[in-house]
Amino acid sequence: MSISSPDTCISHNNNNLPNLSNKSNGMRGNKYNCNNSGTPRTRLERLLRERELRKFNKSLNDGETELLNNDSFSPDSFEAFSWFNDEESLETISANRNSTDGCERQDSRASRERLLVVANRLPVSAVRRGVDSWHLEISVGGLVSALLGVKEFETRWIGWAGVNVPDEIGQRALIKALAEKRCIPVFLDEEIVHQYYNGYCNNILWPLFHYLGLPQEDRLATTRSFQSQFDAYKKANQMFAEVVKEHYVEGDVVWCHDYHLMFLPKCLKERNRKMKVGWFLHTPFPSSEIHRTLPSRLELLRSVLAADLVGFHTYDYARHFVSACTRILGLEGTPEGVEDQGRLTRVAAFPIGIDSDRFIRALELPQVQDHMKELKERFAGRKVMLGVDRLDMIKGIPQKILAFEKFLEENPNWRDKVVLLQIAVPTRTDVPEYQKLTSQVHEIVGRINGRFGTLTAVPIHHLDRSLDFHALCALYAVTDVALVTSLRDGMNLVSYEFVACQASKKGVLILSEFAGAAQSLGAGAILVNPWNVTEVASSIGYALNMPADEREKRHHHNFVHVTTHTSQEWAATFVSELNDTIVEAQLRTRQIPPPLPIEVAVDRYAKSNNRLLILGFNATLTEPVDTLGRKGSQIKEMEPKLRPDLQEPLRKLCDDPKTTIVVLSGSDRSVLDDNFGDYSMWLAAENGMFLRATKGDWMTTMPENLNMEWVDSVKHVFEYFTERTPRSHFELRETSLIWNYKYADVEFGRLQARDLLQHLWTGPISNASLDVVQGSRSIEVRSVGVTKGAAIDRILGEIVHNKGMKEPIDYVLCIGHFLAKDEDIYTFFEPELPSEVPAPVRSHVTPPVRTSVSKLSTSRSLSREDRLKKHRPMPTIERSKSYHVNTDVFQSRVVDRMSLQEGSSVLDLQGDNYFSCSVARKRSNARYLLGSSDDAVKLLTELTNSWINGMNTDGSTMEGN
Ligand SMILES: O=P(O)(O)OC[C@H]1O[C@H](O[C@H]2O[C@H](CO)[C@@H](O)[C@H](O)[C@H]2O)[C@H](O)[C@@H](O)[C@@H]1O
Ligand SMILES: O=c1ccn([C@@H]2O[C@H](COP(=O)(O)OP(=O)(O)O)[C@@H](O)[C@H]2O)c(=O)[nH]1
Repeated sequence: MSISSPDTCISHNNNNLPNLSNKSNGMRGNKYNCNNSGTPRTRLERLLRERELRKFNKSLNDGETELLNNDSFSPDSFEAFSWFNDEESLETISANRNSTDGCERQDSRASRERLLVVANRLPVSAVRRGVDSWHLEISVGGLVSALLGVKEFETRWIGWAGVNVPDEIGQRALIKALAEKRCIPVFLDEEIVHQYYNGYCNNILWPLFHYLGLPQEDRLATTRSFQSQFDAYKKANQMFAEVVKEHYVEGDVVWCHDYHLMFLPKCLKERNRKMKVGWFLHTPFPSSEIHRTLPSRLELLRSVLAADLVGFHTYDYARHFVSACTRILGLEGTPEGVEDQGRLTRVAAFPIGIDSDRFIRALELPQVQDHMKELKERFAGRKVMLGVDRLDMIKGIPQKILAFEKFLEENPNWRDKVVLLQIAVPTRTDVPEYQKLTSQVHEIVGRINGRFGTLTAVPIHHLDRSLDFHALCALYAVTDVALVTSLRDGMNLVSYEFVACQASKKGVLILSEFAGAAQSLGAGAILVNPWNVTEVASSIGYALNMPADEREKRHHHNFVHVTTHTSQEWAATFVSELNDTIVEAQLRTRQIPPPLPIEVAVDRYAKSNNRLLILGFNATLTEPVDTLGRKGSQIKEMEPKLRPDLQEPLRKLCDDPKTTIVVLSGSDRSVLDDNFGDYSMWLAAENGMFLRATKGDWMTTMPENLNMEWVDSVKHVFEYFTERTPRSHFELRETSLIWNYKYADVEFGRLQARDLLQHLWTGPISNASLDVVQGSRSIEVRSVGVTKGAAIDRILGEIVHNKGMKEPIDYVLCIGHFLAKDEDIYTFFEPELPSEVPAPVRSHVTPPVRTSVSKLSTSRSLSREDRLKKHRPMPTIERSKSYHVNTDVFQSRVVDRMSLQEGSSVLDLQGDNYFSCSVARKRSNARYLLGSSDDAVKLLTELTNSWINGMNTDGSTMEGN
């Protein structure tokens, strides 16, 4: 048994690898990751090599970067930002270089790759101090902290400065102030911010992506309707795209961030297809069942898919995204990502990290040491528990406090020995849900402090404010137990920062299993379900009482992770994979046939005298099928039907005496009869095993000894899988069986198909002489050797004889959405090249040049003996209709098909008069591609028009063929 897969192997052209920096030259072909030739061939080889080069360059650059960081330090402009103190400056994340965006200075890092980071929020928020004067404050949030750690690239940051600037003077002054920090503002007015940021982003997407569901649509308030908010969202994304366009320099990597900018990849690619675009989501991506509740679910997914690379914090989120694309968009999910018409969007997990060195170094600073001393004195004799969160419902702050209350309730001996410090940074304060949360938390804290507090001490210190970097580091360092109880959290960097600051104390981390960080710090932390208040309360007890050696082991595990999986590594890996994705895409594109030059095909058609059109049926002459199967209950109605808009052109074309049309399909005879019975053409059913001129009877060419004993066993297997796979069905044809799961749940269908194949491969029929042909959503079993390419030989012989052809066929157009196995029909008409001549390289610019075919090679046709086989009765699998079958005629005519009566050749495809064309299958051996059956309609209509116009001018008559 042979199994053929629809996938085509991709060959790699090593000349197209990205240029590596000079430093890399000495490292080609090293022992770690290259093949013998020293040039990486596979994606993994390339990525491993890139990683090695990064490490190598980093070691060379480290000394230099230190110097540059100090050199670029500009404390004056950031005196108010504790995060940008003597060693922390935005300058350190971006190189200085003259460029189009007004960022001046040049240094030795100018050759670094330019990275445009596009995020809703800039790392600084602007506060207006006068008509043309601005004060910049560092923005709070994990996205900003992580990206501030990215130093490897020459970075520009494009985003919203968190403020409405309606006047030009203010805008100009802000642009200037931000340019010093390598930041470029996007100006959003109040109304847009309200609808886009407060509305669509934070009231709809944010809760939905964190499994909190969609809010009720308020019909009375237009500002709270999905549609108006989504419109504003799209508009805001367009505005970001405009700014990117303005600052983009060819070769830049554009990295879009987060749920605010899901529409951006599409906007960017529409403006410039060549732009390298990555998109990273900082929140969870929910199960497809959650995403499908979103009214704009399709548009958002499609827009994100326009990116070259899509990244998530965890494999789970990536899996959910791929699953949403397969289930909601009906696209193909592969281990690499999501495939749509041969174009791949790579999807992968890139867990973010922090700049751990920055925290470790900060602990040595005198001001941090002072802070730590103060805190230790303040809380002497008490264990310190810490929570640091934006005041957001996803952070589970009420749940955390209630668990702490339960702990105090159950452990009276701890009441005066432990304190919970909760830093709750105000965030998104214009959104009503956040306002409600603030009051709720205040109320709970007040109640608990009232219950367990004394005149001198309270158990909970709750701060509605942010801390500066040094205060935060000091707090992390003196903490005994950190408590992270997010109900859902993309990653949660607070947990990483805590670990980085605990080298000496080795405190315990209690971490929600619903934070992305649980996947990386799970082994060292105590994982909890934040909804289970009892579990969290007992974990607090366990953590406070944990023996030193266990704390040490747990801490060590986490510390190693946090210090190796840094934000620098995260960004470098993402950008490196993005670059590689582009290389991979170029290699793929080279495999895709160029679009059919319809004008040329029509022109050649008009100029030839004896034309042959071979047309596939399904997905070529039929309407595209709704692959999602939402109309699955009407499967019967979805049996293939000729497109209504093709009926007229096809009928006219059939009347052209110089044209022979053959519909060659896998479908059975009844389907072709129903659709084409009253056209004047040839029908070849079941991949050419049956043939009929519509004026005559069906003939068969099935070999006499065709073994069909396997049919019952395969039918039995197909029945079994059909019963167990809702909305799948199978078709019993006379020479093959097809199990089709295109209307079934995609993932389940694929799993079932895998099982089915496994069974066919290894089960009782594994030794039968069968071909198992995999379609994208089907499995077909046929006798060995049954293909369209094998059949065309006999079909052609019969037609030539039947029509008494005197002139050779001088034009062939063969179009279809054929399975890989049947693509041998395309090669059938190709001239045979001398073996020493390399295969022609596919080009997108010039149509392929072909030699004229003077004679069909016998090597591609059946042997004389085969063709002379005696006729035999039709095998019966199951006959729903009885046909008159004249096998004798079909078989014997094949003999003469090699030459015309006068002895000249059947085919004379002078010049490029052969057009093989795949419809909507980009991985194809055809010479050309038509995007969809719509294009097939266009082509056939133009051929018809060309004939009718030609006929009118030369006055020829219309005769049937
Ligand atoms: O910009 P804001 O609306 O004030 O919100 C702050 C940020 O919150 C979210 O952060 C997420 O990113 C972190 C880093 O990847 C991750 O650890 C955390 O779990 C996420 O919640 C949001 O995604 C950012 O865009 C905001 O800037
Ligand atoms: O007073 C504070 C409290 C927190 N953070 C920072 O805010 C970020 C929070 O990131 P996380 O990933 O934990 O959650 P997010 O707020 O992004 O959802 C961390 O880097 C904190 O250091 C801060 O800058 N000041």
